[in-house]
Amino acid sequence: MTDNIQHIAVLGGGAWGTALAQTAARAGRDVVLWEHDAANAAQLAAKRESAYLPGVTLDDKIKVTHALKDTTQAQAILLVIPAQVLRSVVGALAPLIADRTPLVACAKGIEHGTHKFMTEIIAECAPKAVPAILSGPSFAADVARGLPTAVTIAATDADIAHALAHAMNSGTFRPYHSSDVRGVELGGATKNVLAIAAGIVNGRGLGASALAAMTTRGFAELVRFGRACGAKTETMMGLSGLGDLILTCGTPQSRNFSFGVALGKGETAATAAHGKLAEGVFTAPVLLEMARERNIEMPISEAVAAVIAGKLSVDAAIESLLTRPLKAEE
Ligand SMILES: NC(=O)C1=CN([C@@H]2O[C@H](COP(=O)(O)OP(=O)(O)OC[C@H]3O[C@@H](n4cnc5c(N)ncnc54)[C@H](OP(=O)(O)O)[C@@H]3O)[C@@H](O)[C@H]2O)C=CC1
Ligand SMILES: O=C(CO)COP(=O)(O)O
Repeated sequence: MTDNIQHIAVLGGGAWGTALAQTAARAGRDVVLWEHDAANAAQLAAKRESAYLPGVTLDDKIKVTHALKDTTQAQAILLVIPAQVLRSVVGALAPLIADRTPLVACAKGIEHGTHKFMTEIIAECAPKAVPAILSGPSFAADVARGLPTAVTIAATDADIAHALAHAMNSGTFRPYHSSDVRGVELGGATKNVLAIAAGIVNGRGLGASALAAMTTRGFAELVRFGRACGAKTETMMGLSGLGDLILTCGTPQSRNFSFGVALGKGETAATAAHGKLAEGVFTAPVLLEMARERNIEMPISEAVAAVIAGKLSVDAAIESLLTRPLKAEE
């Protein structure tokens, strides 16, 4: 079934869902795009434009729907909704899909309370499906406009990862394939927290040298955490780890970076997202809990979580990082 994936469903009519639907259509696939909110689905169908991605007109071939049952015949289903709602959507989808349907998580996060990664939630809620993950340095606006982008698609079954990469390849959108599922999903989730830290450095006006130090030491945290969770080092050095970290630690186009900039300029966590989804805000406390459970030092992520929780001011967080005991670089 997965040798030739022609029919793709995308769940989520936000910025990334719209961009991935456009990409799949550009790759020549039959695409159905599901949006859970009835009014937003109706507006998406009528205007052919997502409120989250203004200026991008949906390809005529994309069918927009509000009915989950319209998506269940697809040969692969992309889950492009916030990490914290993935469980509810997969739970509703599970009884409706054929066995062995690839369910591809495109969210970057870790679930609160359970500490589960996206593919673990899929495996739990849809045990007959094949969990997969798509992640890497890719802003929705760039991808939707057909600017060159490379991502990684991972599934435990290498043939399925390969088939998914082939199905989504549109010339300008180049998916690499991998079987290191944990490495790919962990990189995407963790970098969001580090992008907030980078934004704080920028917003506080600490300079380019400090930004480079923060990004590099952030990467060291990502690798430490990844190794403890079974991720391969080469995956973390790849698109979904280092690649995405470089992208989102360097530009206000990233919502996580922008959130950090606003914190650095003195806004509180309650307003700094400016109504946009910054997944790192949700991931930071979970990451901290998981690091503590595993006895891993993640001082930057810890500082971000403390600032978001209102337990530490930005200046106190920076001071706490600078005054840590000197140690060997590792
Ligand atoms: N934007 C980007 O450049 C990239 C984003 N990602 C990741 O993709 C994920 C989605 O991000 P993005 O599309 O940008 O976010 P947006 O905020 O643009 O869109 C989120 C979408 O999820 C929908 N949604 C919200 N709650 C629910 C729910 N309970 N059930 C079903 N659908 C729901 C929203 O619907 P509505 O608003 O109508 O309620 C909306 O369609 C995130 O994890 C993000 O990290 C990954 C790579 C790039
Ligand atoms: O993950 C992304 C790009 O790879 C999008 O980043 P933001 O969610 O920070 O906008």
